[in-house]
Amino acid sequence: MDRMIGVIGGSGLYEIAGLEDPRWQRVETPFGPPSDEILTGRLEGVEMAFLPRHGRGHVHTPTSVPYRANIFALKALGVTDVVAVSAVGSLKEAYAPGDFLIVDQFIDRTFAREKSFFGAGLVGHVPFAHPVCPELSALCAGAAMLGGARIHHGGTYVAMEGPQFSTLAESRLYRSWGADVIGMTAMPEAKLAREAELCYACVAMITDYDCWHPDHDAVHVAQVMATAQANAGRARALIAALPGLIAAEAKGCACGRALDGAIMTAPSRRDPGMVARLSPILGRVLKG
Ligand SMILES: CSC[C@H]1O[C@H](OP(=O)(O)O)[C@H](O)[C@@H]1O
Ligand SMILES: Nc1ncnc2[nH]cnc12
Repeated sequence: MDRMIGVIGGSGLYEIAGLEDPRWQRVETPFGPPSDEILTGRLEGVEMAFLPRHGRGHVHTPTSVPYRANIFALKALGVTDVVAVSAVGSLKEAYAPGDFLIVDQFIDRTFAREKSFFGAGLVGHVPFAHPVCPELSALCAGAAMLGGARIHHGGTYVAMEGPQFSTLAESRLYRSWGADVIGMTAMPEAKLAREAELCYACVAMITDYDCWHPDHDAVHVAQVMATAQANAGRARALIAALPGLIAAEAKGCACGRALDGAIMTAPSRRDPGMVARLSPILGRVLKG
């Protein structure tokens, strides 16, 4: 199966260069437009799609990002593998600003977002114990190393609603839970990617020590953006290294079968409108 890499760029990463046949494409979805047009093209013979999560010029808050439209649009374009790049605060001394962390778990503290493609009329439950694709995450770690980043393998990302940063009490609470990094956007993105049977990996670019660290000032946007911009070159190098690594890999993960047995609603009771709307992403299991 041919793979297509979709990169979701976070704060500080609003475009990528070097694609062959680059084209910003407008994509419509049943959930409205994605955060922005999507840049498509090829890199070393591998089809690529790039979507700036907050839109070019950073117009979406973490709450207003149209997560369902974004994942729907990437799937509709043929994306098989989503690499999400996110700026995060560190909750551990050892994870310093400038480091990259390949996330493997999440704690979802968001509360004001649509988190599922399912709903009344079409109910489904996908497995999410292991929320990222282990193979794509390993490829990202390899690509990050080639890109010259200092990386950490595996860690828990707390997703907060924002847009305000955490209080000191919250930051301490998340540390007491053993969480590693904090951000505002990986949820519900990773949940929706799983429902759409996409491989998903989260590359967290550490930009600050949030507000718990006694020797560092509390996080501020200027600090996040300065570190994100200083790291953008490494993020771009990671993206550039992905096609070469992915082309050599056969897929062995279960992400593409996440919907097997997941749909609860009897065929006769399914809302035909929802079935029609969702068939571009759920079609594999809705047929027949
Ligand atoms: C610019 S500071 C807070 C902002 O940065 C992160 O965005 P992203 O995950 O898209 O890189 C964080 O989640 C907040 O949205
Ligand atoms: N400290 C922090 N908290 C939440 N989101 C962030 N993104 C970057 N740094 C962050």
